[in-house]
Amino acid sequence: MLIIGIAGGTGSGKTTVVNQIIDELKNEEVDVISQDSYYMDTSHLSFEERKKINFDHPKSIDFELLVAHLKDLKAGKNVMQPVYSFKEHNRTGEFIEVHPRKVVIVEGILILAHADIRDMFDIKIYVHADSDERLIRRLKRDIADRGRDLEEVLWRYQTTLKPMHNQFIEPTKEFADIIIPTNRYNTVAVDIVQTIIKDRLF
Ligand SMILES: Nc1ncnc2c1ncn2[C@@H]1O[C@H](COP(=O)(O)OP(=O)(O)O)[C@@H](O)[C@H]1O
Ligand SMILES: Nc1ccn([C@@H]2O[C@H](COP(=O)(O)O)[C@@H](O)[C@H]2O)c(=O)n1
Repeated sequence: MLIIGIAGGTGSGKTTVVNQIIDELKNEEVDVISQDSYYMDTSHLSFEERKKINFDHPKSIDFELLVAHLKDLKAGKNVMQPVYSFKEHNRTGEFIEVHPRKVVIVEGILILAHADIRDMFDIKIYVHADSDERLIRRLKRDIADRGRDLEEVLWRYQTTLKPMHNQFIEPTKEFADIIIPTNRYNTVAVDIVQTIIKDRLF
């Protein structure tokens, strides 16, 4: 099994890069695991309390469960991945069964910030876009897809997202084997990663 970690700030284009990379792989060859599925269960809090959570701090992620799931997949076992709702700021109570595959891609803002997870990756990638570009993308996406408005996105950006990015996310660039610039669509970098995967696998 080849495990690839793809980190980078919110809106940098991690999900887009993952989709481009797996485009030429067959479904049965690849698992994509998003760190977003491992936000802590916050069912004990009211919706108003959940809205105030700092979702860009490493403490908001259930890394213990993510490590356990990666170890299980590596050992050939299926795992039950929680489903997360950005609209509810909580897990939905549903699960998706994930089966071990030849390639496992783990993507998320903080996945290179956790030493145990970092050590499990065969290839570490950091996706980089400038902060103004990321904010514009985040605004558009969160309003269109995640039930947010302009005020919410800007409030979160100023209070938690930007300081946490500078403290916990951007510094993990130094752990990356490959840095992909994504201010524009970067097909050359995606081709290179696809070639590395095919080289290692087939
Ligand atoms: N290179 C790019 N150029 C322009 N827009 C992009 C690019 N990469 C991603 N986007 C757009 O930006 C938004 C956020 O991208 P996404 O891949 O979801 O980022 P992330 O997973 O890092 O938060 C999406 O609407 C996506 O279509
Ligand atoms: N309830 C939540 C949980 C997380 N976020 C934000 O999601 C971002 C990470 O996801 P990406 O797909 O953009 O990498 C992170 O910056 C959190 O602020 C949220 O808004 N609400």
